[in-house]
Order: sequence, then C-alpha cells, then structure tokens
Amino acid sequence: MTPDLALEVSGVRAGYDSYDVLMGVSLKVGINERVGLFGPNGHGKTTLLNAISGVIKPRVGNVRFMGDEIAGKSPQAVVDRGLIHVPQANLLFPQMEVMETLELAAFCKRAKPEKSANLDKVLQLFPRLKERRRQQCKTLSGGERQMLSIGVGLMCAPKMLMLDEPTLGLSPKLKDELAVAIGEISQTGIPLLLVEQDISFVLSLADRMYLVDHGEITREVSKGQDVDHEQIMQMYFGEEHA
Ligand SMILES: Nc1ncnc2c1ncn2[C@@H]1O[C@H](COP(=O)(O)OP(=O)(O)OP(=O)(O)O)[C@@H](O)[C@H]1O
Repeated sequence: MTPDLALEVSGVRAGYDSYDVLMGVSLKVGINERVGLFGPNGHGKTTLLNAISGVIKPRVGNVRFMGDEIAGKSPQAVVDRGLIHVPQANLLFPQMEVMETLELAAFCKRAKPEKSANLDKVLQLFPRLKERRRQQCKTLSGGERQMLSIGVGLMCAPKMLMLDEPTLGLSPKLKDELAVAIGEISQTGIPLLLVEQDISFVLSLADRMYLVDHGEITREVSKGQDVDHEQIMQMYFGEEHA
C-alpha cells in the first residue's frame, strides 16, 4: 500500500554536544507535496534537515519516511531509501569536472541502473551544466554550483528531495530560473521540503509553509491563505523589515 505521507517528523529534539537546537519539531510532507520551511538565521532549519537525513541523530522523536522509521539511521541508509538532502554548503569537489561529479553521484545501488536516464534529465533541466560539462567545479559561478548540487541530488534517484536554501546569493533572474527547474522536478512526482529565506520564493513554489522560530514550528501557512509578508518579516527578522 502506498503511504499518504512521504515524510512524518514527530516530536524531534536534536542538537549538538550538550545543547538542543530543535525543541520537539513535528511536520508532515505528503506524497507529491511541496513544503517550505522559513525562519531566521540560526533557528534550526538546517539542523532539522540534518536530523532527518541522519547527519545528526535525534535525541527524542520519530522520523518516518515512506512509512519506515529512519530516525537514527546513517546518512547512507537514508540516501539508500531515496531521501536526498541537498545541503546549503558547497560540498562539491573543487577539482572535479561537472560531468564526473554527476556520474559519481549515482553511486548508490538504487541509482546506478537509472544513471543514464537521470543524467539526461539533469542536463535537460539545466542546459547550462551541459555547456559547462568539462569545467571544474571550482570555476563554476554560484548559480551553476547550485544547479550542479541539485543535479547531484537528482542523480541519486530521489523519492524525495530536501533543498537547503537553493537560492542563497543568487540574482533575481537566476532565482526565477531555479524556481522553474524546482517546479519541474516536483511535477515529476518528487515531494519537496524546501528551506528558504526568501519568503516570496517559498510561497511561489510551496503548497504549505512552516515557520520555524527558536527550534520550534510556530505557524503553518497554506497556499492561498492570506499572508502578510511584511508582518511575517517583522515578526521573524525585526523592525528593519517593517
Ligand atoms: N555542527 C554544529 N556544531 C555546533 N553547533 C551548531 C552546528 N551547526 C549548527 N549549530 C548551531 O545550531 C543553531 C541552529 O543552526 P542552523 O544552521 O540549524 O540554523 P538555520 O535556521 O538553518 O540558519 P541559517 O538560515 O543561517 O542557515 C545555531 O546556533 C548554530 O550555531
């Protein structure tokens, strides 16, 4: 039986060393759903993605992916199940060329048979990567790196993608291009959890959005709900945005 939910996080507490960053977070992502996570710097969005993808282990709580409990599993075990985390930091190997990077990314057992089809999809989605196929990662622009990072995620044959601030440092034009590409990815039936600081970007893409504040989810906003951007910016980022 196909589960209704791709991801269900319940009461997760997690953090680093002796302190907690996440104070009991619960959220859901449905099959075919696009969900945003929005909130100020340092309030736990990346930590939440890390706790889901096995980079850190939740101290308390459950993480169910496609019906299976994955809390505390290794990052490799999570990737093997098809839950792919595209991190914010640029983790590409600087000396490696674009095409080598994409081919290497299809390393897991499940992704190998789909390598050639997925490579075609990535190059169709991001024609710029095709033009730069023999270029070393260290010489790519910020936008091209972001496209390659998402391409790496797609080469892993994802059943769900978690993207951490894909628009960081990008121009408005590139943001628009990326929004189209991310929209196309989700139309292929891949559910998305998208961490973003650009509220307009999240609202343009997501079916629902959670607001994260001090390691907790403090509000949920659905698409079409009347949202006062300025009020949210003021609540979460202070007076200068009012
Ligand atoms: N590896 C780590 N070791 C110790 N503390 C960490 C580590 N990574 C993050 N933190 C701390 O955890 C808190 C939450 O950080 P996190 O990166 O999850 O926030 P964020 O909401 O994603 O912020 P941003 O939008 O700036 O990326 C911060 O206080 C941060 O300094």
